[in-house]
Formats: sequence, structure tokens, C-alpha cells
Amino acid sequence: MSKLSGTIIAGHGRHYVAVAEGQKLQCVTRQRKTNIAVGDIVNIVKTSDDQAVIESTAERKTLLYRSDQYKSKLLAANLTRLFIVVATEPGFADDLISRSLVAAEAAGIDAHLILNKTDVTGSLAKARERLLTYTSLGYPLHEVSARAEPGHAVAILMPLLQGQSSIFIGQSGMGKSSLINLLVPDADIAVREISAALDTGKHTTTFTRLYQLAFGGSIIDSPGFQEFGLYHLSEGMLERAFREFGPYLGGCKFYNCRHLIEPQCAILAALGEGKIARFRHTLYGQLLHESAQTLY
Ligand SMILES: Nc1nc2c(ncn2[C@@H]2O[C@H](COP(=O)(O)OP(=O)(O)OP(=O)(O)O)[C@@H](O)[C@H]2O)c(=O)[nH]1
Ligand SMILES: [Zn+2]
Repeated sequence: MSKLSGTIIAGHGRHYVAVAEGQKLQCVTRQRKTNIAVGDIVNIVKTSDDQAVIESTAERKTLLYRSDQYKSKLLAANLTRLFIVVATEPGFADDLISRSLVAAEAAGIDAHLILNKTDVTGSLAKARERLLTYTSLGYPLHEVSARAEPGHAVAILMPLLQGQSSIFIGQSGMGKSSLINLLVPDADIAVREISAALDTGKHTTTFTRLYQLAFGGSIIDSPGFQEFGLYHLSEGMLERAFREFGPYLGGCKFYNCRHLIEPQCAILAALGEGKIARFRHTLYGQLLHESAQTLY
């Protein structure tokens, strides 16, 4: 029995697919209850040519959660970079962008924005203006057109992905799949292989999967827009996940200020002066409320 180290590239129920030494292996865990995420590094023991048992999981560098009805479940492990894909059209939701940024900040993952469909010039200026909220906070923005300038898109994104463990997230219609297909030319084949190994039947594209990039690094694609699980975040983690709060933290009258209604709150003062975007503060309040509702 050979012991190997592998990377989990997909999971469905108790079944997982790991890549070890360039080979895809169908894996199961010993325990019934599992706590394994795509991107996890696992120690496995082969039981046949294409099957293995997962013995243990290596310590994670980072961990992202997805939301599942007031619970946070594992979404992806060991990510170093998160790309939020937005487009000139259809319109994108600031709430979802900000929630994704909070998830990245809390997990210690570098967040970037990609503005796709720059060929739709009619809505380009408006999209750029809306994204100023994020670029002014220091989040890098990369402009591409998967359709009109695919070569340029790859040239922009490749150096950002090389050697990183990345995830692409985006609302439907932003062009996330178009971009991933440019970066992973055989993505369709990989998905079919994974689906067969997981025996997911017709639920072909409903699982989160990791693609290893030919030029080094990996991309995780998560179907649909994953609502990030933020329920596990403490008040301290939440206030630090809003970058613009940084300069004011510690400046409130009360050391345990929640920055909602307290007198002499430095965050509320900055909000009043227009130094913090109102919708971001509103989201902060909402997340604080949501994390207090958690079921466990
Ligand atoms: N004009 C223009 N259209 C694009 C561009 N990139 C993608 N599209 C189109 O936008 C639509 C959505 O693209 P997808 O790649 O399927 O978007 P997605 O974000 O993966 O959306 P879902 O599959 O619904 O999650 C398709 O009709 C694409 O052809 C672009 O750069 N410019
Ligand atoms: Zn305060």
C-alpha cells in the first residue's frame, strides 16, 4: 500500500477526487463525518489503481466558508487569492462584492477584482465609477474582455494566477466561465472526468472543482454565486474585515464599541464625514446582526 500526498479537487457527499502524482484518484474517508474541502492537502493510501482512502488532512493555510442557512460550511482550503468577476453588464451587486471581500479579508486571502466585457463601452464608465469604492480601498482592478480580446485577458491574468491558489467567484452572466475556459482550455474534459469519478450523474456542474494550471498554480471554480459563510466571524474579525475602518479602530470612547449607535464612535464620525461609504457600514451592521443569529 503506497502512501501519497494529494490535493482534493472536488467532493460530493462522502466521495472526493484527489490528484496525486498527476493522477486523479477516487477517494473516500474512513470516518462517516467528514470535514474536507476542495484545495485540502491530504495523505492518502491507494487501495487500487484509481482508488484511495483519505487518512488525514494537512494543516490549512487558509479556509473559506460558504453559507448554508445560518451555518458556515467549508468551501475551499489553502487559497491565496480570490478574484471577484464583475462585468459592464449585466449590473453587479455591491452587497455581494463586499461580502466576498469580507470573506477574503477574514480568511487572510488576497482579493482582486476583474472587470470583464470592457468591449461593452456604453456601460464601461459607469462600471468603473462604481468600482472606485473598492479600488480606493486598495483592491486591485483588472480590466479584460474575454470575448473581444481573449489574448489580452490571458496575458493580464496569467501572471496573477501563476504560483497562486485562486478562486473565481461572480454572479451569473459576468463571464466567469468564459474566463476560466480561456485559462483552462481542457476544463470541460476535466469536469467530465471528475463527474464520472464522483458519480454525480446529471449534476455535472454543481460541484466546486479545482483546476491545476499548465503554467503553475490552480483555479477553483464554484458554480453559481456562492454566498460566503460569514456567521463564524466574531465582532473583532468583522470590524477588521472592513479595511476603511482601520484608521479609526481604537478611537471610539468605549473599548467594546460596536460602531452602530454608540456615542463618540470614531467609525460613526468618519461615516458622517463621508469617509466611509454608507452601504459598507450598513453591510457591517447587517453582518454583525447575522453573526449573532448563528445556530451553533
Ligand atoms: N460582450 C461580451 N460578452 C461576454 C464577454 N465574456 C463573456 N460574455 C458573454 O456573457 C455571457 C455570460 O458568460 P459566461 O461565461 O457564461 O458567464 P458566467 O459568469 O460563467 O455565468 P454563469 O454560467 O451563469 O455562471 C455569455 O453570453 C458570454 O458569451 C465579453 O468579454 N464581452
Ligand atoms: Zn465605534
